[in-house]
Amino acid sequence: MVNTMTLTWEATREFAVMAEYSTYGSVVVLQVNNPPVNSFSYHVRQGLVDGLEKAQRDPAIRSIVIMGKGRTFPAGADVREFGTASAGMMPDLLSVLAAVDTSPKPVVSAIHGTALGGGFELALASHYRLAVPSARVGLPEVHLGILPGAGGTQRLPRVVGVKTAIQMITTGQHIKAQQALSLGLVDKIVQGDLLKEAVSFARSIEGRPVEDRRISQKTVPDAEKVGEVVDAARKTIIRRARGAIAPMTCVQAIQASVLPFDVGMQRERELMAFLMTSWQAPAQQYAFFSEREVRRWSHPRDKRVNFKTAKPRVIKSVGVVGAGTMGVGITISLLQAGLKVVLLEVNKKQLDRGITTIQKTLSQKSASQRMSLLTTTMDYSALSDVDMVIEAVFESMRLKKEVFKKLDSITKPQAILASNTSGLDIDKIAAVTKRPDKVVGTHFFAPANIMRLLENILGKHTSAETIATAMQLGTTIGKVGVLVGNCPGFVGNRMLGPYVTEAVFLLEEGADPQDVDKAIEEFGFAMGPFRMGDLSGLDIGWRGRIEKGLTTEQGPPPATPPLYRRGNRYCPLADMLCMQGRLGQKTGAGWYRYEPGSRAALPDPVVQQMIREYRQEHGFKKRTISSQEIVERCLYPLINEGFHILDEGIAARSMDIDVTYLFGYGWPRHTGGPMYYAEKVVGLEKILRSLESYQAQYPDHHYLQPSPLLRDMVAKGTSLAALGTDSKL
Ligand SMILES: CCCCCCCCCCCCC[C@H](O)CC(=O)SCCNC(=O)CCNC(=O)[C@H](O)C(C)(C)COP(=O)(O)OP(=O)(O)OC[C@H]1O[C@@H](n2cnc3c(N)ncnc32)[C@H](O)[C@@H]1OP(=O)(O)O
Ligand SMILES: NC(=O)c1ccc[n+]([C@@H]2O[C@H](COP(=O)([O-])OP(=O)(O)OC[C@H]3O[C@@H](n4cnc5c(N)ncnc54)[C@H](O)[C@@H]3O)[C@@H](O)[C@H]2O)c1
Repeated sequence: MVNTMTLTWEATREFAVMAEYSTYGSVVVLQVNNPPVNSFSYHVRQGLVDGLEKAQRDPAIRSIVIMGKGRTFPAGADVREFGTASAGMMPDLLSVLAAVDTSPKPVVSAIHGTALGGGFELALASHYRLAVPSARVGLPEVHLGILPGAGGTQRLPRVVGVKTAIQMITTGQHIKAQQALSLGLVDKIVQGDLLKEAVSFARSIEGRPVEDRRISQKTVPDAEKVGEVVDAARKTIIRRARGAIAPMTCVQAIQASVLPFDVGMQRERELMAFLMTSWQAPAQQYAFFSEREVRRWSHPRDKRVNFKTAKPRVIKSVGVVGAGTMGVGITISLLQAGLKVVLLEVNKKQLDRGITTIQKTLSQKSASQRMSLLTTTMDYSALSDVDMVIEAVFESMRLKKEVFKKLDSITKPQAILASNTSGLDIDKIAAVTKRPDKVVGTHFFAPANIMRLLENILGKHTSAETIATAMQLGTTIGKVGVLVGNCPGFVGNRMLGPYVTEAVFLLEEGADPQDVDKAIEEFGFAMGPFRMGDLSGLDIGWRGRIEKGLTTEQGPPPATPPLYRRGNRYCPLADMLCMQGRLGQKTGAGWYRYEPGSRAALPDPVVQQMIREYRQEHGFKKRTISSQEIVERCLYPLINEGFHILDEGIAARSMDIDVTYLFGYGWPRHTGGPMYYAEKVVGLEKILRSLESYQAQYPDHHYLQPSPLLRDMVAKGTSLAALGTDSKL
């Protein structure tokens, strides 16, 4: 029985409060107190070492418990400290953990919340580990471009074996307490009050020798298979990493766990130093903090549009209009978050198909409970009582206006009306309603129940309350919401325009679709532009070009030069595919061909022949184009468009653009996002000079004209951080 009256507080130094020392008879409890996630900043490390030393000195103390105060056990090193003077200040995390491991008095880690990274490494250095049922543990350092550098790569395989350690560390997965128990990573799951349970447990093991509890002194169970296991893992990991160096470096460190502990630790340290000093680690850490920073949104259009002051409306029920690809995905997201949904569709077959997909997708366990939140209808009056509507009908301004007029007359006056348009003018849509302040763009990405990005578009009249509601909805359904302004294509699709256009021009000059895709995939994208086009459906872009009058279903508009539209260079190859009914995967053929039932993109001689004939007809001479040129010509114009977007105040900060691309377009995380990559990896001056050089070669590719903002920044040597509030990073 724990006697709470025996608790004593001894703040021996100013910073000791970050690792509070209290005694319960013979047990010392060290509670890390560094909100919000109890990360190991310098004062925590010092507090722990002081506490451990004090506990060793006191003969009345026979065991030690380490735990976290507030919401969690330490969630790792303080990433904001990396690269600063305090990161290097002794004691470092390694010495804290060495003091734990070698403690002659047993040390028990009592875990609640998330024991991650250095936090879990601390637990592994302890002699015993307890966890509450809801706790999770893991080594997610790989997502920050580093490795578990406080012994994680050496201790974890000594418990679970090299194979499982590789799996856990290279994916960074968090595992639940029950699984951790079955893997031998925790000794006991405790119910009830963790502090009391931990103190009782610590008392129960007092006097037992700690030597055989030290993971550092154990050997790796599958040591003899290490070569085989690493070889088998290598291929998958390299393919999955797509250019990120951390995953394979983690494997190298884990491989060293079959060596004596000190030798393995030395290897871990060297490899950690390699990663810490690489360009990828800061890029991934920037991505981590940016994902969180975009929650603190504001927009230059109006100072009331600010997360600090704008209050969201409460949304309990949502109408979704259109049960196509997007409407169904959005519905699934909303249901999974426990919101009531009224799904409306005008086509009965489509509605039935949508219901089947929703049923199949919702997890077995909760399907019936989630499905009970769904009402489906073909009658607009069923939307009369919802708090918000998300429209996802075909991408046609005429149709969207018609739908919004109807919604305005049917829904309650305070309901928010959102459009999932990919790039149409939100102000024009809002103008047909009597509530333009309640009209907003909520641009989801396909598949909408999987993709994390929600690009929220602020129209000219959208109120701060409406935008706050859209941002809040994003959080409720687990999305990363980014606030942007209204312009054709918004941020994401607008930047994609020059990228895709330039990719097609590369075909004219000699590349095949697979050459372009390969170069872009080697850069780190999951898919190059042509495979992506086939997946999304080539008709989406084609319909858009038809709507803009750039082409027709029969070919170029009458009296139009074949390779120009409105004075700009134009390549009709994509239109030609669509005219042949090659709309991508869904028709079995697009830029590639697909075997029935397969998604594997196979180079298609028919397309190669079509491109050859096209080159001949228009006098293009085929040349070999390097991967470097492909990457520069596709990505630099995309980045350039990002500078225009910043210049026009469409995005408030460069990080909003980066997060859009990381979460919506598969931009490789280890490069930080397009704007970060431009500034910190390539350098703005080099981007500018390359654009100038390509522009001189292709004067009629108008988007190669460098943005005035980019020119100005290079001339003045200013940084992207100085443009917005990125300075916190
Ligand atoms: C020159 C080279 C020499 C090299 C020599 C080598 C020597 C080695 C010595 C160093 C050893 C260190 C080794 C260690 O292995 C490294 C690490 O531990 S890295 C950190 C690992 N941990 C993580 O990655 C966890 C990251 N956090 C999360 O996943 C989540 O935050 C959470 C803990 C699951 C909580 O999620 P939520 O509840 O959703 O909360 P938020 O995510 O919104 O976070 C709240 C708030 O906290 C901030 N934060 C979270 N984690 C950290 C962190 N580790 N450090 C700093 N700050 C953190 C987060 O940013 C939020 O704040 P906000 O951004 O909103 O202000
Ligand atoms: N598919 C994507 O990858 C993607 C990604 C982001 C945004 N978007 C946007 O989302 C919207 C929907 O795209 P989608 O791919 O889901 O289209 P889709 O063709 O799959 O579905 C559209 C649905 O709307 C229905 N519909 C048409 N008129 C209607 C009306 N008056 N009332 C109710 N329903 C009606 C159609 O029957 C169809 O089922 C478009 O604006 C599109 O630009 C699409």
